[in-house]
Amino acid sequence: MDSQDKKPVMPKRKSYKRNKTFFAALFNAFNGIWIMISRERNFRIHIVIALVVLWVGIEFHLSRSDWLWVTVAVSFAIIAEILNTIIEAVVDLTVGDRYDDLAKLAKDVAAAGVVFAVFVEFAILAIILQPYLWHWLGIHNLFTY
Ligand SMILES: Nc1ncnc2c1ncn2[C@@H]1O[C@H](COP(=O)(O)OP(=O)(O)OP(=O)(O)O)[C@@H](O)[C@H]1O
Repeated sequence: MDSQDKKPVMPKRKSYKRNKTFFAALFNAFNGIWIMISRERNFRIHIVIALVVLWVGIEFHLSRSDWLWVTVAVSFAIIAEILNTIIEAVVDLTVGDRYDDLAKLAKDVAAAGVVFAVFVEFAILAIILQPYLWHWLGIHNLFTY
């Protein structure tokens, strides 16, 4: 047996280069968005909700300040989903397949954050959109603009 045979067989590891330019960092950030779209079903649901809200907002001719609230509401849920994915990845990186109470806590609390964010999103959307909805339906609304 020569010395070559004694070397442990290591799996070939991928390497990465640090971002050297602003555009390299931006490219990787867009790659992050693509990862969310291609891998995370729940993220795609948030994007569909955002597109529906965009369409409804255009149809209802929302005022500028209402667009602001709608944008905050939708972004809030999307950012919560991104943070949830980051936490899941970090937990999996740390514990792998092993059961761990803290891993469960981190993942469940991160998921609770998303549920809370979606609740806030829908509450804001309901508050902002309801007068437009009554107007669109031709119903005299109980609330004012
Ligand atoms: N290492 C672990 N130890 C203990 N419990 C875990 C562990 N990993 C996951 N869990 C539990 O299993 C659930 C599902 O975990 P999983 O990693 O599949 O999340 P997920 O379903 O991908 O989340 P999401 O639907 O937000 O993408 C978690 O919410 C958590 O309660």
